[in-house]
Amino acid sequence: MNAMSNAEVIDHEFNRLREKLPLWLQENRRFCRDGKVASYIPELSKASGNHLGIHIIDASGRSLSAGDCGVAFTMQSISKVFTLLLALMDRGEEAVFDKVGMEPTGDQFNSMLKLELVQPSIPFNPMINAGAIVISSLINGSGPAEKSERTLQFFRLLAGNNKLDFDNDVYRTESASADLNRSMAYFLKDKGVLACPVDEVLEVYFKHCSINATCSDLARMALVLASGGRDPVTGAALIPRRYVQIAKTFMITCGMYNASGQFAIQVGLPAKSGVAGGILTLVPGKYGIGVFGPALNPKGNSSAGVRLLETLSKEMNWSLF
Ligand SMILES: NC(=O)CC[C@H](N)C(=O)O
Repeated sequence: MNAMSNAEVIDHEFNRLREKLPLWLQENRRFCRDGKVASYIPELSKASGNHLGIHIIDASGRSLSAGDCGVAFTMQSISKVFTLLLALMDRGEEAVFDKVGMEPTGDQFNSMLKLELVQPSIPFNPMINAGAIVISSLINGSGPAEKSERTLQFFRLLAGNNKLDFDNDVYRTESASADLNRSMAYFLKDKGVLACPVDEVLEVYFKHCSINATCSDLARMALVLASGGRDPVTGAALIPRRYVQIAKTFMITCGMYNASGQFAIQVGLPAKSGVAGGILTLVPGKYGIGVFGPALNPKGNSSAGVRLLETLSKEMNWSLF
Protein backbone atom coordinates (compact mmCIF):
# COMPACT_ATOMS: atom_id res chain seq x y z
CA MET A 1 0.00 0.00 0.00
CA ASN A 2 1.26 3.52 -0.82
CA ALA A 3 2.20 5.79 2.07
CA MET A 4 -0.45 8.42 2.82
CA SER A 5 0.17 11.97 1.56
CA ASN A 6 0.35 14.79 4.09
CA ALA A 7 -3.18 15.90 3.26
CA GLU A 8 -4.45 12.36 3.68
CA VAL A 9 -2.81 12.08 7.10
CA ILE A 10 -4.47 15.35 8.14
CA ASP A 11 -7.87 14.18 6.87
CA HIS A 12 -7.47 10.82 8.57
CA GLU A 13 -6.68 12.49 11.91
CA PHE A 14 -9.57 14.93 11.53
CA ASN A 15 -12.02 12.16 10.74
CA ARG A 16 -10.92 10.20 13.77
CA LEU A 17 -11.40 13.29 15.93
CA ARG A 18 -14.86 13.86 14.45
CA GLU A 19 -15.84 10.31 15.18
CA LYS A 20 -14.45 10.08 18.73
CA LEU A 21 -14.75 13.58 20.22
CA PRO A 22 -18.35 13.20 21.54
CA LEU A 23 -17.44 9.91 23.20
CA TRP A 24 -14.25 11.26 24.79
CA LEU A 25 -16.16 14.27 26.09
CA GLN A 26 -18.85 12.04 27.55
CA GLU A 27 -16.31 9.77 29.24
CA ASN A 28 -14.62 12.72 30.95
CA ARG A 29 -17.78 14.49 32.12
CA ARG A 30 -17.70 12.52 35.37
CA PHE A 31 -14.57 14.46 36.40
CA CYS A 32 -16.73 17.59 36.74
CA ARG A 33 -17.73 16.09 40.09
CA ASP A 34 -14.13 16.31 41.32
CA GLY A 35 -14.05 20.08 41.02
CA LYS A 36 -15.65 23.20 42.42
CA VAL A 37 -16.79 26.36 40.63
CA ALA A 38 -14.71 29.43 41.68
CA SER A 39 -16.55 31.70 44.08
CA TYR A 40 -13.97 34.28 45.18
CA ILE A 41 -15.21 36.38 42.24
CA PRO A 42 -18.92 36.32 43.25
CA GLU A 43 -20.33 36.37 39.71
CA LEU A 44 -18.39 33.22 38.74
CA SER A 45 -20.22 31.12 41.34
CA LYS A 46 -23.35 31.27 39.13
CA ALA A 47 -21.75 28.89 36.57
CA SER A 48 -22.90 25.28 36.34
CA GLY A 49 -20.28 22.83 37.55
CA ASN A 50 -21.67 20.17 35.21
CA HIS A 51 -20.76 21.99 32.02
CA LEU A 52 -18.02 20.62 29.79
CA GLY A 53 -17.45 21.72 26.20
CA ILE A 54 -14.75 21.74 23.55
CA HIS A 55 -14.18 23.35 20.16
CA ILE A 56 -11.31 22.47 17.81
CA ILE A 57 -10.36 24.34 14.62
CA ASP A 58 -7.81 22.98 12.17
CA ALA A 59 -5.41 24.99 10.05
CA SER A 60 -7.76 24.95 7.06
CA GLY A 61 -10.63 26.34 9.15
CA ARG A 62 -12.63 23.13 9.65
CA SER A 63 -14.08 22.92 13.11
CA LEU A 64 -15.48 20.33 15.48
CA SER A 65 -17.22 20.74 18.79
CA ALA A 66 -18.81 18.68 21.52
CA GLY A 67 -20.66 19.23 24.78
CA ASP A 68 -21.59 22.62 26.23
CA CYS A 69 -19.49 24.62 23.81
CA GLY A 70 -22.09 27.34 23.21
CA VAL A 71 -21.89 28.67 26.79
CA ALA A 72 -19.99 31.97 27.18
CA PHE A 73 -17.58 32.54 30.06
CA THR A 74 -14.96 35.11 30.99
CA MET A 75 -11.41 34.50 29.86
CA GLN A 76 -9.83 35.40 33.22
CA SER A 77 -6.17 34.29 33.25
CA ILE A 78 -6.30 33.08 29.65
CA SER A 79 -6.26 36.75 28.70
CA LYS A 80 -2.77 37.06 30.23
CA VAL A 81 -1.22 35.35 27.20
CA PHE A 82 -2.65 37.96 24.87
CA THR A 83 -1.98 41.03 27.00
CA LEU A 84 1.62 39.81 27.19
CA LEU A 85 1.67 39.68 23.39
CA LEU A 86 0.18 43.16 23.14
CA ALA A 87 2.70 44.57 25.63
CA LEU A 88 5.56 42.92 23.69
CA MET A 89 4.26 44.46 20.46
CA ASP A 90 3.85 47.85 22.16
CA ARG A 91 7.11 48.00 24.11
CA GLY A 92 9.48 45.31 22.85
CA GLU A 93 11.14 42.43 24.63
CA GLU A 94 13.69 44.38 26.62
CA ALA A 95 11.22 46.81 28.22
CA VAL A 96 8.83 43.99 29.14
CA PHE A 97 11.45 41.73 30.72
CA ASP A 98 12.85 44.65 32.63
CA LYS A 99 9.62 44.50 34.68
CA VAL A 100 8.69 40.81 34.74
CA GLY A 101 10.72 37.59 34.89
CA MET A 102 10.73 34.35 32.90
CA GLU A 103 10.60 31.69 35.61
CA PRO A 104 7.79 29.55 37.03
CA THR A 105 7.06 30.03 40.74
CA GLY A 106 5.65 26.66 41.78
CA ASP A 107 3.15 28.69 43.84
CA GLN A 108 -0.56 29.52 43.45
CA PHE A 109 -1.45 32.05 40.74
CA ASN A 110 -2.33 34.71 43.30
CA SER A 111 0.60 34.14 45.65
CA MET A 112 2.75 37.08 46.75
CA LEU A 113 5.27 34.86 48.45
CA LYS A 114 8.18 35.19 46.02
CA LEU A 115 7.79 38.90 45.34
CA GLU A 116 9.92 39.78 48.31
CA LEU A 117 12.59 37.19 47.59
CA VAL A 118 14.22 38.85 44.58
CA GLN A 119 15.87 42.18 43.93
CA PRO A 120 14.42 44.13 42.18
CA SER A 121 10.97 42.89 43.26
CA ILE A 122 9.69 42.04 39.81
CA PRO A 123 7.10 39.23 39.48
CA PHE A 124 8.54 35.87 38.42
CA ASN A 125 6.49 35.61 35.21
CA PRO A 126 3.59 37.26 33.33
CA MET A 127 1.13 34.36 33.91
CA ILE A 128 0.75 34.86 37.66
CA ASN A 129 -1.51 37.69 38.84
CA ALA A 130 1.32 39.96 39.96
CA GLY A 131 3.07 39.56 36.59
CA ALA A 132 -0.10 40.14 34.58
CA ILE A 133 -0.87 43.29 36.59
CA VAL A 134 2.56 44.64 35.63
CA ILE A 135 1.90 43.69 32.00
CA SER A 136 -1.39 45.65 32.10
CA SER A 137 0.65 48.73 33.00
CA LEU A 138 2.81 48.28 29.89
CA ILE A 139 -0.01 48.34 27.33
CA ASN A 140 0.04 51.58 25.34
CA GLY A 141 -2.79 54.08 25.75
CA SER A 142 -3.48 57.48 27.26
CA GLY A 143 -5.41 56.00 30.20
CA PRO A 144 -7.25 52.84 31.35
CA ALA A 145 -10.16 53.32 28.93
CA GLU A 146 -7.91 53.48 25.87
CA LYS A 147 -5.72 50.61 27.08
CA SER A 148 -8.80 48.42 27.64
CA GLU A 149 -10.27 49.36 24.29
CA ARG A 150 -7.00 48.50 22.50
CA THR A 151 -6.89 45.18 24.34
CA LEU A 152 -10.47 44.36 23.34
CA GLN A 153 -9.79 45.24 19.69
CA PHE A 154 -6.68 43.02 19.68
CA PHE A 155 -8.64 40.10 21.16
CA ARG A 156 -11.41 40.62 18.58
CA LEU A 157 -8.88 40.56 15.77
CA LEU A 158 -7.34 37.29 16.98
CA ALA A 159 -10.72 35.67 17.62
CA GLY A 160 -12.07 36.89 14.27
CA ASN A 161 -15.12 37.99 16.26
CA ASN A 162 -16.17 41.64 16.48
CA LYS A 163 -18.79 40.81 19.09
CA LEU A 164 -16.28 39.85 21.76
CA ASP A 165 -16.94 42.17 24.73
CA PHE A 166 -16.45 42.77 28.44
CA ASP A 167 -18.78 41.13 30.96
CA ASN A 168 -19.45 44.15 33.13
CA ASP A 169 -21.04 42.18 35.98
CA VAL A 170 -17.94 40.02 36.33
CA TYR A 171 -15.74 43.10 36.03
CA ARG A 172 -17.63 44.96 38.74
CA THR A 173 -17.81 42.07 41.20
CA GLU A 174 -14.14 41.23 40.75
CA SER A 175 -13.13 44.84 41.19
CA ALA A 176 -15.22 45.06 44.37
CA SER A 177 -13.71 41.92 45.93
CA ALA A 178 -10.07 42.03 44.92
CA ASP A 179 -8.20 42.98 48.05
CA LEU A 180 -5.44 40.46 47.38
CA ASN A 181 -4.74 41.73 43.85
CA ARG A 182 -4.97 45.29 45.15
CA SER A 183 -2.40 44.62 47.86
CA MET A 184 -0.06 43.09 45.26
CA ALA A 185 -0.41 46.13 43.06
CA TYR A 186 0.37 48.50 45.96
CA PHE A 187 3.43 46.44 46.81
CA LEU A 188 4.64 46.61 43.18
CA LYS A 189 3.98 50.35 43.08
CA ASP A 190 5.98 50.83 46.24
CA LYS A 191 8.91 48.94 44.71
CA GLY A 192 8.82 51.13 41.61
CA VAL A 193 7.79 48.26 39.31
CA LEU A 194 4.39 49.81 38.50
CA ALA A 195 4.64 53.19 36.86
CA CYS A 196 0.88 54.02 36.76
CA PRO A 197 -1.63 54.58 39.59
CA VAL A 198 -2.85 51.29 41.13
CA ASP A 199 -6.54 51.85 40.38
CA GLU A 200 -5.84 52.55 36.73
CA VAL A 201 -3.71 49.43 36.27
CA LEU A 202 -6.25 47.25 38.05
CA GLU A 203 -9.06 48.61 35.89
CA VAL A 204 -7.16 47.43 32.79
CA TYR A 205 -6.33 44.08 34.43
CA PHE A 206 -9.88 43.28 35.67
CA LYS A 207 -11.33 44.40 32.34
CA HIS A 208 -9.22 42.03 30.26
CA CYS A 209 -9.93 39.19 32.68
CA SER A 210 -13.66 39.89 32.16
CA ILE A 211 -13.70 39.53 28.36
CA ASN A 212 -16.44 37.07 27.47
CA ALA A 213 -15.73 34.26 25.03
CA THR A 214 -16.90 30.82 23.99
CA CYS A 215 -14.82 27.72 23.24
CA SER A 216 -14.82 28.64 19.56
CA ASP A 217 -13.32 32.09 20.29
CA LEU A 218 -10.56 30.45 22.35
CA ALA A 219 -9.93 27.91 19.60
CA ARG A 220 -9.64 30.65 16.98
CA MET A 221 -7.22 32.69 19.13
CA ALA A 222 -5.20 29.54 19.79
CA LEU A 223 -5.05 28.79 16.08
CA VAL A 224 -3.28 32.13 15.49
CA LEU A 225 -0.60 30.95 17.95
CA ALA A 226 -0.53 27.49 16.36
CA SER A 227 0.05 29.24 13.01
CA GLY A 228 3.08 31.21 14.27
CA GLY A 229 1.12 34.47 14.62
CA ARG A 230 -0.65 34.42 11.25
CA ASP A 231 -4.34 34.86 10.63
CA PRO A 232 -5.45 31.35 9.70
CA VAL A 233 -7.90 32.68 7.09
CA THR A 234 -6.05 35.53 5.36
CA GLY A 235 -2.47 34.52 6.18
CA ALA A 236 -1.76 38.07 7.38
CA ALA A 237 0.95 38.34 10.06
CA LEU A 238 -0.88 39.47 13.23
CA ILE A 239 1.84 38.84 15.82
CA PRO A 240 5.63 38.63 15.28
CA ARG A 241 6.78 35.02 15.36
CA ARG A 242 9.32 35.68 18.11
CA TYR A 243 6.60 36.94 20.46
CA VAL A 244 4.43 33.91 19.72
CA GLN A 245 7.44 31.77 20.62
CA ILE A 246 7.78 33.60 23.96
CA ALA A 247 4.04 33.26 24.73
CA LYS A 248 3.97 29.54 23.91
CA THR A 249 7.01 28.93 26.10
CA PHE A 250 5.31 30.62 29.05
CA MET A 251 2.21 28.51 28.35
CA ILE A 252 4.32 25.37 28.72
CA THR A 253 6.23 26.47 31.83
CA CYS A 254 3.58 28.53 33.67
CA GLY A 255 0.26 28.35 31.77
CA MET A 256 -1.44 25.87 34.11
CA TYR A 257 -0.12 27.60 37.25
CA ASN A 258 1.60 25.27 39.71
CA ALA A 259 0.28 22.25 37.80
CA SER A 260 2.23 23.17 34.64
CA GLY A 261 4.79 20.39 35.10
CA GLN A 262 2.11 17.75 35.52
CA PHE A 263 0.19 19.08 32.51
CA ALA A 264 3.39 19.04 30.41
CA ILE A 265 3.87 15.37 31.31
CA GLN A 266 0.24 14.30 30.89
CA VAL A 267 -0.74 16.45 27.89
CA GLY A 268 2.46 18.01 26.54
CA LEU A 269 0.92 21.04 24.78
CA PRO A 270 1.20 24.80 25.40
CA ALA A 271 -1.94 25.80 27.33
CA LYS A 272 -3.43 28.53 29.49
CA SER A 273 -6.28 28.17 31.92
CA GLY A 274 -8.56 30.65 33.69
CA VAL A 275 -10.63 30.48 36.89
CA ALA A 276 -13.89 30.70 34.97
CA GLY A 277 -13.04 27.19 33.70
CA GLY A 278 -11.60 27.89 30.26
CA ILE A 279 -8.48 26.27 28.83
CA LEU A 280 -6.89 27.48 25.60
CA THR A 281 -4.44 25.08 24.00
CA LEU A 282 -2.98 24.26 20.61
CA VAL A 283 -1.21 21.66 18.54
CA PRO A 284 1.50 23.61 16.67
CA GLY A 285 0.81 23.94 12.96
CA LYS A 286 -2.40 21.93 13.28
CA TYR A 287 -5.13 22.87 15.74
CA GLY A 288 -6.46 25.63 17.98
CA ILE A 289 -8.49 24.26 20.88
CA GLY A 290 -10.87 25.85 23.40
CA VAL A 291 -12.20 23.91 26.40
CA PHE A 292 -14.71 25.00 29.04
CA GLY A 293 -15.51 23.24 32.31
CA PRO A 294 -16.07 25.58 35.28
CA ALA A 295 -15.60 22.99 38.05
CA LEU A 296 -11.97 23.54 39.07
CA ASN A 297 -9.43 21.23 40.67
CA PRO A 298 -7.47 22.45 43.73
CA LYS A 299 -4.81 24.09 41.51
CA GLY A 300 -7.50 26.24 39.84
CA ASN A 301 -7.66 24.38 36.49
CA SER A 302 -10.83 22.88 34.97
CA SER A 303 -10.92 19.38 36.47
CA ALA A 304 -12.79 17.67 33.62
CA GLY A 305 -11.16 19.95 31.02
CA VAL A 306 -7.68 18.77 31.98
CA ARG A 307 -8.84 15.12 31.89
CA LEU A 308 -10.40 15.58 28.47
CA LEU A 309 -7.15 17.05 27.14
CA GLU A 310 -5.21 14.12 28.61
CA THR A 311 -7.46 11.72 26.71
CA LEU A 312 -7.10 13.70 23.47
CA SER A 313 -3.33 14.01 23.73
CA LYS A 314 -2.87 10.30 24.42
CA GLU A 315 -5.34 9.08 21.81
CA MET A 316 -4.09 11.47 19.10
CA ASN A 317 -0.42 11.28 20.11
CA TRP A 318 -0.20 15.07 20.43
CA SER A 319 2.45 15.52 23.14
CA LEU A 320 5.36 17.63 21.90
CA PHE A 321 7.78 15.71 24.07
N1 LIG B 1 -6.49 32.32 37.68
C1 LIG B 1 -7.21 33.29 37.17
O1 LIG B 1 -7.90 33.11 36.17
C2 LIG B 1 -7.14 34.56 37.92
C3 LIG B 1 -7.76 35.75 37.23
C4 LIG B 1 -8.59 36.56 38.17
N2 LIG B 1 -9.10 37.69 37.45
C5 LIG B 1 -7.77 37.02 39.35
O2 LIG B 1 -7.10 38.02 39.27
O3 LIG B 1 -7.78 36.40 40.39
